[in-house]
Amino acid sequence: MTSPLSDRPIHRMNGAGNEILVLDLRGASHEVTAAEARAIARASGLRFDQLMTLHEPRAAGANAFMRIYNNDGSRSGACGNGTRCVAFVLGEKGEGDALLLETDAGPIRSWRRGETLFSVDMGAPRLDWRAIPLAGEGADTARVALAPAVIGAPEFFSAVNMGNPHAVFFVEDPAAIALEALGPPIETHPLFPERVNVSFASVLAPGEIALRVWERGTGVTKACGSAACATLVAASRAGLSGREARVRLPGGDLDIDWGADDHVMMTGPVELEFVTRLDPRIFSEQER
Ligand SMILES: N[C@@H](CCC[C@H](N)C(=O)O)C(=O)O
Repeated sequence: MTSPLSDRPIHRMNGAGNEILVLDLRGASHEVTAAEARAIARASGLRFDQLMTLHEPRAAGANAFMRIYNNDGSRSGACGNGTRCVAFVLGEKGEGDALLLETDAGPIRSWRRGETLFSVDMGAPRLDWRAIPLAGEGADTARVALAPAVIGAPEFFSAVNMGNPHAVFFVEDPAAIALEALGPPIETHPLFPERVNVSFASVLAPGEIALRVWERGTGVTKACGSAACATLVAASRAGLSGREARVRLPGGDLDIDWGADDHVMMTGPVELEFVTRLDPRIFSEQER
C-alpha cells in the first residue's frame, strides 16, 4: 500500500546546527506514526534530530499546528530550533514574517529578523516539580539532587520545563563532559517519568554561556534551542547570570532573553540544506 507520505516534499535544514526536517502535511489529514518517523530518520541523507510536521491549524489566525518527532520516533512538546526552521519554510511560502504556530504544549509566535535569522517566543518556563515532571515529590527545582547518583555526573542539577523537560548541570568545562556516557543514564533516570533533555553548561561571563546537550530521544546534538532557554533560566535562578545571554553551542550561537513578562525569547540562525521528496521505498520495510 502506498504511504500518504510518498513523494511529499521535505525540507532538510539546520537551526544553529540542530538537524531538522520540515514536512508540510496541511491538507493531507495524515499523522506521522513513530514507525514512519524512524523510517524517515534511517533514509539516506534524511537523518534528523527533529522532524517537524505541519498540520491544519486549530485556532483562527494560526498558521499551522506543529508536531515534533525525535530521532527515535518519540514526540516532544517543544523545539526552538525546529520552530525557527518552520518559520523559514512558511515565510518562503509567502505566509509572512510574523507567524502563530500551535504545538501540543501551546501556541508559539515567531518573527523573521533577517534573511536567515528568526526569533521564537518560547513562552514562560514552568518550574514546579510537577510540571517538569520530576518523580521527587516537592523538590526545589533550582537545586535537585541526582539520586541515585550517576557515576561521573555532578551531584545537583536545575530542572526547567520549556514545553519539554530539561535537567541543567553547571560544570567547569562542558567540552570535557563524556556526553555519550552520561546522557543515557540521566535521560532515563528514575527521577524523570517522561525522560529528560540533559544539558552541561558553564557561565563563561555574565551574558555568555557555553552549552552541550544530550537530547531526549535523539542523543548528542550540535544545538538545542529549548535547552539554551532552560539553561539561561537555570543560570539566572542560580545567580550565575542575568536574564539575557548568548548561549554558545557546538553548532552555533543562540541569543536568549528571559523577559519581564516571564517569556523566554530565542533568536538564532537557520540554514536550508536542500528540498527533496520522500521516496516511497523508505516506508516499504518499516517496522509495524
Ligand atoms: N532540539 C530541540 C528540542 C528537541 C526536543 C527534545 N529532544 C525533547 O524530546 O524534548 C530544540 O531546539 O528545542
